[in-house]
Amino acid sequence: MSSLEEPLGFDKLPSMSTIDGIQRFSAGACRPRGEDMGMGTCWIEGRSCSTSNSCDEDYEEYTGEAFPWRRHVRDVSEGGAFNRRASSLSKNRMKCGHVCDSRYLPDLQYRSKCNGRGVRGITNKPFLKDIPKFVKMVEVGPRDGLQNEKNIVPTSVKVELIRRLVSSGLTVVEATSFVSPKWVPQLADAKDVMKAVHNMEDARLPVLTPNLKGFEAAVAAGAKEVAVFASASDSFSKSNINCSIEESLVRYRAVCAAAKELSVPVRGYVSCAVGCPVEGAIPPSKVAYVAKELYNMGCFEISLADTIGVGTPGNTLQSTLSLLRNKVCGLSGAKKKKVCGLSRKQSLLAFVLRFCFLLMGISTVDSSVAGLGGCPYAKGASGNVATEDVVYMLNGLGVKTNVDLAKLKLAGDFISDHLGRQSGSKTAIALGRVTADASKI
Ligand SMILES: CC(C)(COP(=O)([O-])OP(=O)([O-])OC[C@H]1O[C@@H](n2cnc3c(N)ncnc32)[C@H](O)[C@@H]1OP(=O)([O-])[O-])[C@@H](O)C(=O)NCCC(=O)NCCSC(=O)C[C@@](C)(O)CC(=O)[O-]
Repeated sequence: MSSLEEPLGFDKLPSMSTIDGIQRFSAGACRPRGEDMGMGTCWIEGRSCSTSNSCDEDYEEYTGEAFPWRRHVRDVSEGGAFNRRASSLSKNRMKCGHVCDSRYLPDLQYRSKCNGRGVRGITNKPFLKDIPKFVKMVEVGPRDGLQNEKNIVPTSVKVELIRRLVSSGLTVVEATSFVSPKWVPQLADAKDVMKAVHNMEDARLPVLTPNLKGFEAAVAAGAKEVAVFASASDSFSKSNINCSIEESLVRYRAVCAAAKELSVPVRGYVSCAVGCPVEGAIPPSKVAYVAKELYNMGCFEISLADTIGVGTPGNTLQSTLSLLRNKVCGLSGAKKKKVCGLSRKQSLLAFVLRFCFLLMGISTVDSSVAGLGGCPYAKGASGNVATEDVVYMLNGLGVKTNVDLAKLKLAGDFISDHLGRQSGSKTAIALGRVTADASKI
């Protein structure tokens, strides 16, 4: 049995109560209108929720949200038990007091004045009362979803996909990558894609940048947010970006420094956060090390990527808890790629994982429309959890995403039709067979 196959029971996990100094992270990029927009001092004022499945929250009721460059911990006095516990442990408590733009709400445990329309009251049950009331979805379809496609997708199709995803209510849509076209030919049109979408309102459109060259090209093309992607496995780092983990961190420090100069927020990925196709199981301490480095260099949010889809609730929680134990404050987990396509078992496991994250209060989820995806440099990375499936699950729990499932499904159908294959979303397939209004199921 390989190290990846060894079962890890919950008994082996450290209990939350034994973890000292948990600081609930507040990784969002809320900036104030009219204030200094330099890194570290700015907040964004919000807008009211206006998507078609809009809720009636009064955004003025949201409690604080930290800006990446100033690690304030929001005042969570109105939050659930987890928040209260975290709040008592946190060092830099500060009330935000600003109205936050929902596009910048990554991990929001907020006091909502939802009228409960469409919410089944499920989250009031004792077991579930601490799960977030709102989850920020990070859509990676146009980038991660398409990067592995062999046939070049026309720029106009990519742009239309992004437009449809944004109009479904998704407020963070990873648009493309400014990487070497020799390494990822599918995204060689990054500049053209960005030029077409960079002024799209209502959404943040981050792009991947592996080095300063990519960062400069991204900014020149109009990108307002970027992401750097390190790995917890040296082998994967070498095959993906042709350098060791340490070398990649040097590059990313340079990217973060340049981004700071221009007030461009940087998101950080940790690939192989559970396992690597070459190295097998990755020690959680290594994941925490890389995450902390990314956080310390200025990444406002850390996404733990289970690149090849070997996460179980046990090993994934162990990695996550290791971050908390190591006081990595920015943590946005929950990306789960499936190892072997779309089998029901894998789908179920992905949901269990997401559910565990929710229970920990983690409320940013990466996913890919129609389940598109795969990394050209990770053998076995054969797809992502479909955004439609995650939204459907969250709807069922009464957790808001502000995403219109029907419009999202149409976006998934659009790209699946173009690629000439069935959607990888079980929900989309099932909803395609019912005649009822999908958003009301
Ligand atoms: C990092 C490099 C560039 C190093 O690639 P390299 O070959 O080591 O780079 P180099 O510095 O030796 O330069 C070689 C050539 O690339 C050019 N170059 C150098 N940088 C750039 C750039 N930014 N944009 C465009 N061109 C670039 C550079 O100018 C030069 O051009 P030449 O002189 O030969 O004509 C390469 O390995 C690369 O592009 N890798 C990207 C691989 C990739 O995109 N993988 C998929 C995304 S990661 C992922 O999916 C995982 C994630 C994020 O989803 C999380 C998860 O699920 O795990």
